[in-house]
Amino acid sequence: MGILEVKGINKRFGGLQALGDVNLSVAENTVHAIIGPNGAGKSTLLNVLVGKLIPDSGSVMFDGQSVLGRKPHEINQMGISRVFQTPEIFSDLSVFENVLIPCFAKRDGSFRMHAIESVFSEKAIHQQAEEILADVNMLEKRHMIASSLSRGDKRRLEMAMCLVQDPRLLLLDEPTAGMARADTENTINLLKEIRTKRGITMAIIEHDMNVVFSLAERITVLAQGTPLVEDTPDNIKGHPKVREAYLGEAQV
Ligand SMILES: Nc1ncnc2c1ncn2[C@@H]1O[C@H](COP(=O)(O)OP(=O)(O)OP(=O)(O)O)[C@@H](O)[C@H]1O
Repeated sequence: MGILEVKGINKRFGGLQALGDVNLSVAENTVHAIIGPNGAGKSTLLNVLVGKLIPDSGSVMFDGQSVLGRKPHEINQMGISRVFQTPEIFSDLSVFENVLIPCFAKRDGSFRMHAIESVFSEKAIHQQAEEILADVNMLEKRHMIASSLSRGDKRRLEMAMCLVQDPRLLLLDEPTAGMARADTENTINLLKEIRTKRGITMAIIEHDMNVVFSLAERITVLAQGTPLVEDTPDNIKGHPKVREAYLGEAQV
C-alpha cells in the first residue's frame, strides 16, 4: 500500500477524456516519475492530486485519508506540497527573508503567542531558517537578493521555503523546465540531497529523460490519459509500448 493511492480517476473536459481510469500507487520514500507525451494528462493528474481539479470519478488517498473534496490549502496541511515550473520566491527579498516568511506563517497559523514567548520564538525561527538554508546548501548565500540567484539556486531557495512545512509528499511539476545544463544538474543534486537527508516521497512530472532516469525509482507512463506501463527505469527504457507512445517526440 503506497503513501499515495490513486484509483479509477476519470476527468473529462467537455468531449475530451483527459484522464481515463487512472490508477497510481506511490510507495513511501521513493521517487516516482510520471512521464508521457504532450497532452497525456500529467498536469491534469497533478491538479487532481492538489485539489485544483475535481475528477468526475475515482479516489485519491494520502496516508489512508481521502484527498478529494478538500481545498488546496487543506491538502497542503495534510503534507502534500507542489513545486511549480517557475520557482515561487519573493524576488526583491534576500534569501534569508524568503525563508523567514513561511517560518513566521507557520508559527502564526498554528497558535497565538504572548509577547514574551513571541520574542523567544523569533530567535527559534531565525535558527530554523538558518538550519533549513544549511540543509539545501544556501546558508552562504543568505544575504543575496533572490532575483540575483541562478535558476538552480532559485529552485534551492524555493525548496527551502517548501521544506519549512515538513512535507511528506512533494509533487514536482517539470522542476528543470527551461534550465541550462548546469542548473539542471544543480536541481538533480538538490532533489537527491533532500531525498537522502529527509526521506521525502516525491512524484515528479518531467520531460527531460536525463532528470527522470537520474532520480526515479519507479516510472508510470501516461498516454492519452491512461497509464500504459508502470515499472523500474531499466524496464521502461526501450519498452516497445513507451517508444510507440513517444513516436515523433523525444526518445526514451
Ligand atoms: N482546463 C482545460 N480545459 C480543457 N481541456 C484541457 C484543460 N486542461 C487540459 N486540457 C486538455 O487535457 C489534455 C491533457 O492535458 P494535460 O495538460 O494534463 O497534459 P500533459 O501531459 O500535462 O501535457 P504537457 O506535457 O504538454 O504539459 C490535453 O488534451 C489538454 O488540451
